[in-house]
Amino acid sequence: MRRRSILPGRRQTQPSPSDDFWSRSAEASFASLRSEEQGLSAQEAARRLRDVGRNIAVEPVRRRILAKIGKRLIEPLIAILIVAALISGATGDWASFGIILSILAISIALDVTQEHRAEKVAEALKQSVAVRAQVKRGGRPVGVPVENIVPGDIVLLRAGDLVPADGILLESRAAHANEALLTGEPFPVEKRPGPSAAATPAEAFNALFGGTALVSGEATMLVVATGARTRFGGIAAALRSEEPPTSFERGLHAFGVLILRITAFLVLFVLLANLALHRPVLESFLFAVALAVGLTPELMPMIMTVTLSRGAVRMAARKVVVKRLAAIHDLGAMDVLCTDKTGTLTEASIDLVAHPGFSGEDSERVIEFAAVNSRFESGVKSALDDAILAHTQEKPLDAWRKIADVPFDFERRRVSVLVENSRRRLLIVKGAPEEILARCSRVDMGDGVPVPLDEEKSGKLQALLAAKSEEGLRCLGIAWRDMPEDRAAPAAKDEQDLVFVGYCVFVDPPKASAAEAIRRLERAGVRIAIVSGDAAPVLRHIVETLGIPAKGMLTGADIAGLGDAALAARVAKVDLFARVSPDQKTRIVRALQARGHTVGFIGDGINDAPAIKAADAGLSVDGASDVARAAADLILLEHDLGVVADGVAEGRRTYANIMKYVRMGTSSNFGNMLSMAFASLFLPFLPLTPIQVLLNNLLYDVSETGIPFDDVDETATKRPHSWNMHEVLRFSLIMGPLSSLFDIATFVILLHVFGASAEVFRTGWFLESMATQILVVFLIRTALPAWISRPNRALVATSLGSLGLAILLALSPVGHWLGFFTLPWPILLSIAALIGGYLLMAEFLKRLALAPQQGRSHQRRR
Ligand SMILES: Nc1ncnc2c1ncn2[C@@H]1O[C@H](COP(=O)(O)OP(=O)(O)OP(=O)(O)O)[C@@H](O)[C@H]1O
Ligand SMILES: [Mg+2]
Repeated sequence: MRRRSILPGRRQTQPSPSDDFWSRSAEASFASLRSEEQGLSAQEAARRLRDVGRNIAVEPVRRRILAKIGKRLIEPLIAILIVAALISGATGDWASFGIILSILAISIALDVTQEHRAEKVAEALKQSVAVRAQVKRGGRPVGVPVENIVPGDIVLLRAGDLVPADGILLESRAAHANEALLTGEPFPVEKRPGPSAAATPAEAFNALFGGTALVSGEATMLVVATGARTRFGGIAAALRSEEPPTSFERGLHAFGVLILRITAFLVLFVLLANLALHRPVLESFLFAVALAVGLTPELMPMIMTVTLSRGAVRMAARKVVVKRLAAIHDLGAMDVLCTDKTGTLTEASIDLVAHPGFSGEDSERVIEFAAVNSRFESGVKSALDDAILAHTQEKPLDAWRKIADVPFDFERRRVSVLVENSRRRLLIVKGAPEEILARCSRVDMGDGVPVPLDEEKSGKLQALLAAKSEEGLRCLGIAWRDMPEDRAAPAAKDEQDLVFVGYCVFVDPPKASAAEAIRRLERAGVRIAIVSGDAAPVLRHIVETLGIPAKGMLTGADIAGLGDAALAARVAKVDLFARVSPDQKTRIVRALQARGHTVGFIGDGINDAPAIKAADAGLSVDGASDVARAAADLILLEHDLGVVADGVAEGRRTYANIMKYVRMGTSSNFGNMLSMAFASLFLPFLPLTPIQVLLNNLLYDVSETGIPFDDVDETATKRPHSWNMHEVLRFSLIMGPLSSLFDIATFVILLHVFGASAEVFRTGWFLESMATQILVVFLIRTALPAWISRPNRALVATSLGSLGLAILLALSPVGHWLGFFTLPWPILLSIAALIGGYLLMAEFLKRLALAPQQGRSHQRRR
């Protein structure tokens, strides 16, 4: 269970979160909230929204931009640099101070605007799949975004909806809520109106809390508190996109920390050494700090956001909307995808094809009882109910009156209605056929007179069921029992000693496109597991029809008998899971994760939500229940596995682009800064002035802004990726020294061949350093020969643009301001030769550095 602290600072028009609002009567609540049965008027709702704020606990992106700039300014390195520059200004060098400040301003602006833009794009996409709620405004139900709900609103909720705020129940039709978020209790609790004397929210049967979910029945709720004033951070808590960091994020972070440590050590060493050599104190200090700025991977968070949001835009174009940016990695890294059946593998156009009674012939009694059940059950009507109702006339149903029902839930897998006609009061039960049969002791042969269900009759009914299921037809069992005239409130325990009447048989044609999509996913290294609440034979039939090579089969009953460790051992060899409950779906996901897999789960029902949440990449579809969509990290705009396959490719592309940054950072950039640090020890002067170091860093950063747009080789997206520190280290240990080697060569040539002065040396070094670190991107962006894999135009533009600017700044008259000097031709040509030599070597060595490692690292992430 997650809790969040309550944010302070909202105007006090709402009760404090500790208020026991459920102890008041509905009238008292209406009065104190100045609302009425008709709901608020649209104007009043708008006014309250302005007063109270949005029904969400987090601030919109817009407000965060200043905070971001502030945060950058107080970063220790930047702060030290500014102070150091100020001191150097105070000692007379105000020009340096101005230039340093400008460079910092430009780089912070670049960073913040890029990140901000990226976040805005990502947020807009997320908004497009935001949850909406039915609210009564001016007496009429209207759909509004949940964040516009205000205290005093009346919200209409159905099974599958997320409770958008805290409130009291005005009406309930067998409403049951899942309050696991609040109580940790996984089973639905009943909700009914009426003041309650409960001491804690968990016991308040008449209250609904934001962030929980209605799992069956219907309810009308008067909103008492919204946004940060709700008990549990409300909707924000349920929709919260933060998740524990993925293995990739943690790996990247660990890598960043490693670089930071090296940097700290290096910078300290350089500073002390320079001081020991009696160099000017202030300049040495500035140089050391500028080096640190150049070395630290401070841009990594921004790069992640920008690349991921770029990925999110591309995915949206391919009908996948990303709610949690980091899930893009998870999708690319996913190596097992668990999928439900209806709608994903089938067309979800369910049709009733038969309604056999005991004889096997269609029976009017069966369809009538089934229809009475479907019509009067208070939960959301499932597609099965729709199919039944589509086959019935209204007339016979009019003879029945509903008294009560025991709504459907996925643990029981059945639903009962208590009804009566002019002659008798019946409990009519409909549900998974095995479960219904198991609860029957008698059978109705068609005349309404029950006879004992002996072994022979039971065997005949089982055989009928098996025959239908093996044809891939879904079945529901229908049964009934007489109830005493005075029984008005049936319960699940009444569902026994039933009279079996017959089956409803449905067809749901397999989706032709699913087979191809599954093959595509399997070619991409993603294993498919089918996890369904439906029966085993139906599942087996569908995989046979689609030609999916699925092995093994575990049913809910099997799983119930397995401990977590045993289940983890079994999931490796099984692709089909039938008749599983929502809780078992989650256990399957966890078992796969325990085996080291990165698991995706796609589903659309309330029963899929916990597993979607537990999966690394939780997928749902537009049009699924709110609860499923809220639990998901990614929403498919089209219910199709082909869309998932596209998403996987995009996820891997995004990962590949982020890895380009990592490689860039570890090859020339890091290498150059390193060589520079050591060079400073052997030179009679600093290899670059602090300003030049900062300028170098800024231009390098600009050159990299094209990477998120870059194209990725097909070979790089073939297999699921996973962060592998060894690969990164190997790359760094090959490419870093190579870059240093050429730096040293530059150093020696400039100093000993040309006997360069400080200014000439710095100009030459600056050019070599800029060109090598920028141009190498064209080599390391691909594992193929650089001339075969074409870079994207955006990357060409940013890279060549910043290199051009570097050359211009160094060699034009402006350069004098920055401490550069015009270079004679022989030096220019030698530098060009060095750059060429470096690139040539890098192209050859990258093959060694990038050689794929065997197998995937099977390390768990949590
Ligand atoms: N409206 C209903 N009335 C009675 N029983 C139902 C109803 N809906 C579902 N069931 C029973 O519950 C079982 C599980 O439901 P369902 O098949 O929707 O599960 P699921 O896991 O979502 O399956 P899928 O993988 O096909 O999406 C069904 O096979 C059926 O036996
Ligand atoms: Mg389903």
